[in-house]
Amino acid sequence: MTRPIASGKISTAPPSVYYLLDFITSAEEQLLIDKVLNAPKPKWIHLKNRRLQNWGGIVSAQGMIAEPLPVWLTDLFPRFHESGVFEGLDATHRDPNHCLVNEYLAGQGIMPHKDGPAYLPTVATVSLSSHCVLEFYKCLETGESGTMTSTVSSSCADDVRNQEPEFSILVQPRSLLVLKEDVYNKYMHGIRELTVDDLSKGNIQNLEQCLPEGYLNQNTVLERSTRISLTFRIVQKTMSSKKLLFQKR
Ligand SMILES: O=C(O)CCC(=O)C(=O)O
Ligand SMILES: [Fe+2]
Repeated sequence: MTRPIASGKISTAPPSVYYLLDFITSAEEQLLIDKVLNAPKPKWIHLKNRRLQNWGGIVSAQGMIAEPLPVWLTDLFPRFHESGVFEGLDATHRDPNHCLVNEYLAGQGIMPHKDGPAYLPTVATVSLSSHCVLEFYKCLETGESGTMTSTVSSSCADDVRNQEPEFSILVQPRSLLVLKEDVYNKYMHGIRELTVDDLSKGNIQNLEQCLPEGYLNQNTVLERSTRISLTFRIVQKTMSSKKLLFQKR
């Protein structure tokens, strides 16, 4: 069944946020978790409040030395095509060329940040194992303000850290969250370091989309467990390793 991302629009959130429930099956989820957890040990980068894996290459200001994504990740591409996730961005890029895997233990999160100009302004995140609440803050920065993932622009992050988010999205396991255009460019997003989420807080906009059976409501408090997220993006500037060798000479 084709589900265009437009069917995942959230009526009370900015128009460039899309949320699709059950984008993958439980069996697919388990396979992806196994692949992430069985990746070679050196693939993990340990940060203070999460660990991550880069697939497709390491993104830097000079560009990314592109490596092909593994099949267990590209297997999701037909589904991205069906839903039109990366459509209309740039004729030369039809598919994502980078996937960042983040693993958060309960109580871990990510500081408010923008993903920045290294990527085309569409980010698609598949979530595994646990839910989280992604919070959005309008950022007053002007100009070319984006920062790259995990190198948070501290002035802006400091500004927003103590503010209430403008809106939040409950992100459930097996869902797809897509951020485009204005939400990509003008808002920061982050995940608070909490072990439980009280759904009455934080101005969550997609509870109706999450809860077709209505078993969760605003009084619900959800306990977090370990969450793995797969964040797919298109890095604009790429280089082959041959070109890099040539530059170094
Ligand atoms: O884990 C997530 O859903 C968000 C990750 C994120 O914002 C990032 O890696 O840039
Ligand atoms: Fe991000």
